[in-house]
Order: sequence, then C-alpha cells, then structure tokens
Amino acid sequence: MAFPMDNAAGAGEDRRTEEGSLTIPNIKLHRLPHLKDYLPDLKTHPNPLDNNPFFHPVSEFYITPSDVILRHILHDLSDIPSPGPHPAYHRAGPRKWVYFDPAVVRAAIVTCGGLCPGMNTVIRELVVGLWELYGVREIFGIRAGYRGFYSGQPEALNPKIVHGWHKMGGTVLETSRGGFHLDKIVNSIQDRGFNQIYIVGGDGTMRGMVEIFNEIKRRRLNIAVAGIPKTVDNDVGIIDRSFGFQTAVEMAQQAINAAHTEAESAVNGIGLVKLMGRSTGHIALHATLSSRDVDCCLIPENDFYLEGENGLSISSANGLKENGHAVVVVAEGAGQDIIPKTDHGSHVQEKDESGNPVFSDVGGWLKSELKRWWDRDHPGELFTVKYIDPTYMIRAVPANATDNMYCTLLAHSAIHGAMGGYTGFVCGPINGNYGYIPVDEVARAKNVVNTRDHKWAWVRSITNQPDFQTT
Ligand SMILES: Nc1ncnc2c1ncn2[C@@H]1O[C@H](COP(=O)(O)OP(=O)(O)O)[C@@H](O)[C@H]1O
Ligand SMILES: O=P(O)(O)OC[C@H]1O[C@](O)(COP(=O)(O)O)[C@@H](O)[C@@H]1O
Ligand SMILES: [Mg+2]
Repeated sequence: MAFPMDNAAGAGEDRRTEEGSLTIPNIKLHRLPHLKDYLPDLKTHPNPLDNNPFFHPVSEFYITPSDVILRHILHDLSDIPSPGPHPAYHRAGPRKWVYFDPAVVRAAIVTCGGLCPGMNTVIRELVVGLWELYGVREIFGIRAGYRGFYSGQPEALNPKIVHGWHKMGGTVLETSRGGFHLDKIVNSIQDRGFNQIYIVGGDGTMRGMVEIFNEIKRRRLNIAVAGIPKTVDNDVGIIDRSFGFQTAVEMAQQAINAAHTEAESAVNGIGLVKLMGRSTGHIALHATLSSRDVDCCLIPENDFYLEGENGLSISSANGLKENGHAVVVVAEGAGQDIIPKTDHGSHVQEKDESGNPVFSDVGGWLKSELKRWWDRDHPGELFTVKYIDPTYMIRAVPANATDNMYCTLLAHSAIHGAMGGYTGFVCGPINGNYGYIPVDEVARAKNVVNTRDHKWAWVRSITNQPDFQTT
C-alpha cells in the first residue's frame, strides 16, 4: 500500500485488461501541508485512541498516508487511455502516530461569515471530540469571527458547556464579517499559546485561512490550522455539499408551500419566493426540484429577462393561463444586472464588511415589475403577487438530523487531521468519503450550478420555464 506523500503520477499508462476492467495507475495525490515540512524534528506520540475504552483499534482502524480518495469516480471505459493524472486526496481519519501531546494542546475554535445550520454542532463536536477522543483539556472559543482573536477574551469550553448546543441555530460563539488583520490575528494566536486552530467558515474565511496558514508557516510555528467549510449557499467547491445546506432547502419548502397556497387562493395569483444564494442558485434549484409546485426558478448562473416571447412575464402568463396561479422562486443574486440601480444612471456597487456585494432586492423589484406588466397587458383584470422573503429563516435554524451527523464527522475529521500534524487543510466529503484538501485549493474552488447538465434540464422540464437564451 506504499504511496508517495508528494505529488506523484504513476509511471504506467492507463490500460484495459483482457477482462475489460480499467486500471488507473496515473494518480496525482494532492500534497497536504504537514508541520514537519518546516519543523522536521517534531516528536510523534502513540495515538491516545489506542487506550480509549470505547475504541479497539484493529490494523485497518488507522488511516495511513497511502489511503486516498479519487476526486472523480466516473470514468468512461471506452476512453483508452483514460486521461490522467487523476486527482486524489488524503483520506480523513485517525493516524497511528500523532504530532501533539494532548496535555499540551491549546485549541481555539472560531466561526466566521454568515450563519448556517449546524455551526453550533460543529463547535460542540470539536470540543467533545478533542476532550473525549484525545484527552485535550484546553479548548477555547474565539468570539465573533476573526476579529475576536485580537479584540476579545477567548472563552474556555468543555463538554458540559457545549452539551446542548447542537439543538440551537446560529453560533453561540457569534460570528462577523470583516475585521481580518493578519498580523494582529497571528500575533494573538502566538501570544495566547494556541497550537491548534479550527476555523469554521465559507469561501471568504478560507481565503483568510490561507493567509493565516502561510504566516504561521513563515514564522515556523508549531500550530496546526484546520478548516471546516461552512456555507449555506453550497458555493464551496470540491466537497460534495456543505453542512446545513439540506436543512436550508427543507426550510425553504415552507416558504414555497405558503407561496403556492397564497397564489392558488387568489384570482391570477403569483407566489414569489426569494431564497439565499449570493452567486450560486443551489438552494433555489434544490428547493424547486423537491417542491414541484414551482413554475419558474431564477438563479444567478442563468440570466433572465422579463419581456418578449421567452421572458418571465410570458412564462408566468402561461402558468396563470393553465393553472390560474404561478409560483416563482428567485435566488437573491439573480437578475442583478437588469435591476435599475439608481435614478441617475451611475452606481457604485455596495459591499459588506468582508467585501461581498450587497444586492438590490430582486424579489421586491420582480413583484413591482410583474404587477406593472399585468396592469399594462390585462387592464382591469384581478391579479396579485404575494412576495415571501424567508431569507434568514432558512439559515437561522438548528441542523436537521442528517446535517447534525455530517457536522460531527467534519469535526472529528478536523481533529484527527490536526492531531496527525496536518495543517493548512480543509476537511469534507468527496464522493461520499471524508478527505483532507489543501486550503488554498478550497479557497480557489467554486461550486456553481452547471446550467448545461441534467439537473438544470430537470428543473426546466418540471417548471416548463424558458431557457432565456433567445429574446
Ligand atoms: N480575501 C480575503 N483575505 C482575507 N480574509 C478574508 C478574505 N475574504 C474574506 N475574508 C474574511 O473572512 C471572514 C468571512 O468572510 P465572508 O465573506 O464574510 O464569509 P464566508 O467566509 O462565509 O464567505 C471575514 O472576517 C472576512 O474579513
Ligand atoms: O446579511 P448577511 O448576514 O451579511 O448575509 C447575507 C449573505 O449570507 C449568505 O447566507 C451566506 O454567505 P456566506 O456563506 O458568504 O457567509 C448569503 O446567501 C447571503 O447573501
Ligand atoms: Mg461567502
């Protein structure tokens, strides 16, 4: 099972055996940063799980550097030789030898960016996992995001304190945007003697984590930095999906159901629901597919327009004609280019404290545009648009059972990785298996809706909406 730790492409060519099976030796293992890269004299210790009464480590229990996950598991057998190299990542899980003596671990946990169902579960499971699995006793919560490293007092955490946190939405540690001052953050980490940093956050947070990791490496500090990807929008790439996403989609159903009922109960009624999704439409898409009451789903990845043969108004009119009502779901980042910005023509894009664009309310604008269109084309006829904006309701809830389990596995993966001396990594499921991904890759990777694949075609087939490609 020997497998080189660094980027390695197998020498053999991909080939099909006589039985017709495909061997894929051409694997490129994404190199994971490790503390011993710059601290070669670090000592190892037997994993405390060896003596944990709840575990009976058998030989396969521990994950070795040769255990990998292939990023792409779909291959075309007729494609010979199969193009390579095939990217692979280290599997997450406990290592036989760890690089920290649990007695000297001082762990810090921080949550950054917008809320997402399950943040409290991740914190809880980091605390309980460090405590119970490895016997770590010094665990601290950093208050209110990155700024909390230098502007507040860390809060000591233990399993008793975090006991019921998984039942609560939000983050008890609080979160914030902005406030990223690299030197202040790393100085404070150093001054307070933290040696394991667990960072829970989205794409912006991961970009910040890259800088923190690089600075810690530059200073040659014995500090492991682990990331846990958080994004209700599901916009982080490489991983299968982000925690809390399924909970948010489930919550969105309530808004769509209400919009449907309102629309159905009116004469020429349109139910309009705005869902989160700054630059990706995953929530809108999944909520649409699971609801089946939606007649049009608008997402940032697919431009749309109102008027003309294939415009939204005609599509809505068709829904009204056929069913007497229509339901439109719009992701908050959709249509930003066609919403008039100011009365004076010029416009400076508003930004939040992290530099993310602050959008115009596409739902409010659509509501007035649909009304204007109806009054113009159907004067005197009854019409109503009921606009529901459940924005924060779908993310400010506790995680559902599936997401709660998922959060636990993420937290445990992060702990095992940090204890094993890995650093600058993010953990997450890749094709159903938990792996470690270098944080700079995650910070670069995006997950947008592919409007050319089957899923988007499926949306169009159940909504019967236009593709908005022709006017
Ligand atoms: N390019 C960046 N470099 C350093 N820090 C960043 C960067 N982008 C965002 N951050 C910081 O990461 C934190 C969270 O970012 P934000 O975009 O608000 O949320 P999210 O991580 O959920 O996407 C904020 O404190 C922000 O200042
Ligand atoms: O009002 P806030 O808290 O800044 O959050 C709004 C944004 O947060 C999100 O829910 C998630 O954003 P992040 O993942 O970047 O934190 C977006 O969908 C939304 O645009
Ligand atoms: Mg973000």
